[in-house]
Amino acid sequence: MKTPLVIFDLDGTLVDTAPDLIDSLNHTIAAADLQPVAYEDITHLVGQGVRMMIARAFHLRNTPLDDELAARLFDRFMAHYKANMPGKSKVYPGVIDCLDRLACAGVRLAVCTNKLEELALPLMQGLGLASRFDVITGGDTFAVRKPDAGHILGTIEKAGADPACSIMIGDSINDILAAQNARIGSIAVSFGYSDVPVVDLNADIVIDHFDDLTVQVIRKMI
Ligand SMILES: O=C(O)COP(=O)(O)O
Ligand SMILES: [Mg+2]
Repeated sequence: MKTPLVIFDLDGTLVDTAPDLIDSLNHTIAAADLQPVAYEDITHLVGQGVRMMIARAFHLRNTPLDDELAARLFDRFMAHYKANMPGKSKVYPGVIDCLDRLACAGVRLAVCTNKLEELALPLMQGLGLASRFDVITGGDTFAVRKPDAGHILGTIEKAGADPACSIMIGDSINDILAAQNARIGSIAVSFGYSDVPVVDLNADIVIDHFDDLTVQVIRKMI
């Protein structure tokens, strides 16, 4: 059997990025005179990258958004978010111990996020996480992104791993669907930004804390 590969989602799974995403989004949409969104709105907004988050905020405020404005607001978001990283974003409790534990047991680690590479990489570097992963792929690394199987399968291929020995762990329907589409095992975390109750994601298992992600759990799943 090849070495197991555990593939982590980023926003809402490894890192609680919501406060910074909301701050940058509100800075962005203020330029179009939209009312700020609230922290509770994050589950409806995040998941498909920056462009979609801005579009969803306009939808939430029943305001049309043309391509030219969308492009300008994208640049505005990127500049604000990049200038403030890692900001208030925090690694979730138990993540570092979990990564140490898995790495010590020879499990390989990857990140598969819909966040753009140019945001995901500096964020992870800023939090001291980047060097812990063999592979980090973003929403623009391949022609497709989660929930398309190609994003996960591309991540596995880059890591030189085997889908049969790989598991995806994430907080949203994108992650679990992508895992199912790629026919690999899935774990849902209950503390992220899911739009629906986490049990409804139909992951193989649900965890409430990274302390529950043990080597035994991984080995049992593959
Ligand atoms: O930034 C997003 O929209 C989603 O990011 P994630 O895939 O790491 O949850
Ligand atoms: Mg997520």
